Amino acid sequence: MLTTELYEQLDFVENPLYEKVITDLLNQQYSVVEDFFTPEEVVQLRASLQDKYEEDAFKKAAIGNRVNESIVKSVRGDFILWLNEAEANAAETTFFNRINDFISYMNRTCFMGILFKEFHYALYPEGTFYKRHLDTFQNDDRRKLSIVCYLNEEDWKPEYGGELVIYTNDNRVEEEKVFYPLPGRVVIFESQILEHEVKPVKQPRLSITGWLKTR
Ligand SMILES: O=C(O)CCC(=O)C(=O)O
Ligand SMILES: [Fe+2]
Repeated sequence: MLTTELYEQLDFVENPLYEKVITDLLNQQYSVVEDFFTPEEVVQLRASLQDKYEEDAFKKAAIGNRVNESIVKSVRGDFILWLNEAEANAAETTFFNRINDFISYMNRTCFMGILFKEFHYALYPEGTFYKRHLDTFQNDDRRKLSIVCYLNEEDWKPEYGGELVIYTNDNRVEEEKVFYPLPGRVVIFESQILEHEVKPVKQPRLSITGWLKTR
């Protein structure tokens, strides 16, 4: 087959984890991966987030982009800090290496046309949440895939709350898919299609959230 020969010429190596993501995205518009980052990588990224939070670098998250900077506490209560790849520390470099590998795989196999990316740390203090929303409401229709990477401790319990709820639509029947923010878990979904929310948390909730963008 022609495509097989082309892949061989390009030294293409099939990645089972990324293939699962592609299959899931095609079938259900989202994918949940438990081992996108190793436990050691999660520990390093959590430490990096916590260092920067203690340095007070985080800002209250705003709804919308620079055109619309209103802070609406009734919609979301998290604190965020954008990652800068050019100034990445060791943990963040490992993070971006994995993400860049994933992007080039998606572009090669699915012709996704991902050209840009943006990622921020997020910390939800006790009592905060993020109401149901679509990520492309934020004046950014270039967002194609949303990626959420959880950095909590191993022992996150259901009573801590903070579930991600994804609202799917099968033959006009809405369903709620519920995912706890367990360490190493990564949730990837179609930014333009799936509404979702973060339920109120009873413990600080740590993550990196980002978007892969076209054009
Ligand atoms: O942290 C999550 O589970 C989702 C966060 C989210 O929806 C967002 O930042 O847009
Ligand atoms: Fe979102």
